[in-house]
Amino acid sequence: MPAPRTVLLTGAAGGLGTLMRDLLPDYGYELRLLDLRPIEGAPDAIVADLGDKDAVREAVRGVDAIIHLAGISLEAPFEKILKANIEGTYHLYEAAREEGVGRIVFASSNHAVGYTPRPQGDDPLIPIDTPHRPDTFYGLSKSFGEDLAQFYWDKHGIETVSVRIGSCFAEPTSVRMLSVWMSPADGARLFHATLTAENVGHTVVYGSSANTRLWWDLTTARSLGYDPQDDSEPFAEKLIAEQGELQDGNEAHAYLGGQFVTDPPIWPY
Ligand SMILES: NC(=O)c1ccc[n+]([C@@H]2O[C@H](COP(=O)([O-])OP(=O)(O)OC[C@H]3O[C@@H](n4cnc5c(N)ncnc54)[C@H](O)[C@@H]3O)[C@@H](O)[C@H]2O)c1
Ligand SMILES: O=C(O)[C@H]1O[C@@H](O)[C@H](O)[C@@H](O)[C@@H]1O
Repeated sequence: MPAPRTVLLTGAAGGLGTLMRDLLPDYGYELRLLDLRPIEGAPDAIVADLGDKDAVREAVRGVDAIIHLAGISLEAPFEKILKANIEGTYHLYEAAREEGVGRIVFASSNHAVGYTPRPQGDDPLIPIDTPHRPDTFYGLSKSFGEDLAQFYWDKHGIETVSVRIGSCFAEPTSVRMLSVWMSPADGARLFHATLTAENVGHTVVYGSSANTRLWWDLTTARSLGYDPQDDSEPFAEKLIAEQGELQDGNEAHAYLGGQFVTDPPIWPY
């Protein structure tokens, strides 16, 4: 596959989309933007709902690859998740099949495996082939998305890298995030690797920086050429002083998914 140049970025108005709109052009990509919401300063951005099959098909026409970030990114009633994340992702893959787009990067989430107990002490890192253990309907939709990606590879030869993103924000803001944080610069490095690696078929990777307190195995991500440069450790002392260490016996501290297991943040609309 020749290196992609034109990339459709869905969910471009969101937090991660905004970070990647800034960082990915430096890797030489020309981004076509799509979101439900208009984007200030980007009059050419496509304003469309993933539920609109025709609009999605038109949006993918002519691009070399897709980074699929759009959807509900928190917990919500099943019916809403079904429309935005499950049907929406299906529409995107169908559009890619119809328009001959050969590579998709799917923003999966740690919440697809959120009920996995966090490693402690000398426990091994969580492997990439750990079973799906979604912690929410949201996480369930990410498990579905990974299976959809596998199906479109096996059935239709569309390649996907599913990235189980930890927490990609400017800085980690919780003790849990010290283990799962991905700096925006490492996020861009990882997306670049997922777009340019050869013969990925359907590959699942974790998405985080090279954190000292890492919970999962980045070997597969590294095998695609990802070379993370950041570590959350410089933030550790302050966050632990403010919030304390993760506690045994506290359910919200027991699993990879953290608070999503006990008291998930709810999608606002
Ligand atoms: N930010 C993270 O740390 C993180 C971690 C794990 C996974 N993810 C995944 O990465 C993606 C981006 O995350 P984010 O933090 O930027 O979320 P976000 O909520 O800030 O952005 C999501 C964007 O998708 C758009 N959207 C929602 N429903 C849509 C629809 N039906 N049609 C078109 N657009 C729609 C929203 O308008 C929003 O701009 C999400 O899929 C999320 O699940 C993010
Ligand atoms: O686990 C996390 O920290 C993150 O997981 C992602 O899936 C969610 O979209 C994001 O809102 C969370 O902050």
